[in-house]
Amino acid sequence: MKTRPAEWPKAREGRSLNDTISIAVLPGDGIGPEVTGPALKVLDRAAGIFGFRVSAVEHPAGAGHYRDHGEALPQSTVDAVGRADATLLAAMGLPEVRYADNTEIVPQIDLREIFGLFGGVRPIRAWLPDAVPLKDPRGRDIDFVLVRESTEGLFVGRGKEQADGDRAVRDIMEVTRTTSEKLFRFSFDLARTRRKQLTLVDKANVLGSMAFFRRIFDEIAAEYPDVTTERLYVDACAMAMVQRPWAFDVMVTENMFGDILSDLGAGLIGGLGLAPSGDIGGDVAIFQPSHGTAPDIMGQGIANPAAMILSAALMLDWLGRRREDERLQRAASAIERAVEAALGSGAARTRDLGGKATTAAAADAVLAELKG
Ligand SMILES: NC(=O)c1ccc[n+]([C@@H]2O[C@H](COP(=O)([O-])OP(=O)(O)OC[C@H]3O[C@@H](n4cnc5c(N)ncnc54)[C@H](O)[C@@H]3O)[C@@H](O)[C@H]2O)c1
Ligand SMILES: CC(C)[C@H](C(=O)O)[C@@H](O)C(=O)O
Repeated sequence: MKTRPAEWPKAREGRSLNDTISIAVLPGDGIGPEVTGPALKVLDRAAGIFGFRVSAVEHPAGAGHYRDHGEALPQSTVDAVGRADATLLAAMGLPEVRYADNTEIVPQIDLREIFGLFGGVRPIRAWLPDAVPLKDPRGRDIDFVLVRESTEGLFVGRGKEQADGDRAVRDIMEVTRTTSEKLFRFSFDLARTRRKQLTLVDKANVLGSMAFFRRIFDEIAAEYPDVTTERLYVDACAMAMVQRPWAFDVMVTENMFGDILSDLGAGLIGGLGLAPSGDIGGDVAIFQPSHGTAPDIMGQGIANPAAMILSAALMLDWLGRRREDERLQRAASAIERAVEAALGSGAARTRDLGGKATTAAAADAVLAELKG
């Protein structure tokens, strides 16, 4: 049985092979830049060990850039993301920087929409078993991947709200056949590389868009008779995630449900500091921790860099599969093992995990464990 946090279905088309991977780096706001440095150091070291090179170029975007320059996502950054082999993004947004309608600056959502990054892959795995808050010992075996549709659903109405004067505001929910078919095939393919179980999470008992979502899921399920399927309503799923999280393999859901449930998942394994993610489209993918800019701890040097480092590992794994380059996949596995070992020894336990390690010390501990 595969125990890796995520296995990507093989790309149908890959970019050209060479020894250098070009990545666009978007450090963003708050603790974003604080966890970016460690992740780049680990990437660089892994590249040295496994015989490839990383060319990383930083680009601006985020709430700070909006506050200082009047734009959240410069076109030059969008172009760089489009050109790069992959993008590593830390976190964006600052609660005090807002648009006139009081919403926040969220260029990460713009990027998902611009590049059609429909597959939000959020692996939830007990990297540090002691950090699992459940008393049931099976919590130590938690290892599932939540696939969050990331371009439509309840987020589609962003900026298109219908206001009825000052009495009400209506948001829109949209589920399209094209995106849902891609999303489900992606999720079934992912399940096939793991334990062959896929859970659909929806609200098909109440919302027409969700009933449509389920109908498309059922159609695609017929193409994958070897994958066991389960259908859960989102409320029941929230309970099941606490009662039997070890039983999940891959789950797939709508954008907003995935946003919420992936944080629940992170809570199950010790917090957002241990939760990496990848937003996958056709040819473009952006990897970023599931956490935000953590304004409550920014500037103190105590942020947990593990989620960002593990996101870099997911990026290498994705690139390795696309390019059919085992060096990148081996580097990804080595980074994951190093994070696990550094957490296990206590040397990478930052404050969120009950330890005392600083961001720099945690990163050094991971580097010390990184081996070929
Ligand atoms: N993907 C993203 O860029 C992203 C995700 C979530 C939130 N945000 C933005 O971040 C800002 C803060 O949002 P929030 O407070 O709801 O969520 P958050 O994830 O920033 O923080 C939630 C809690 O988790 C802790 N935490 C998060 N990451 C951590 C890490 N690496 N190490 C240690 N502790 C960590 C924080 O200290 C905080 O207590 C907002 O502007 C929000 O819009 C951005
Ligand atoms: C900050 C916000 C825009 C973002 C999202 O909703 O995607 C975050 O919650 C996440 O989970 O990545």
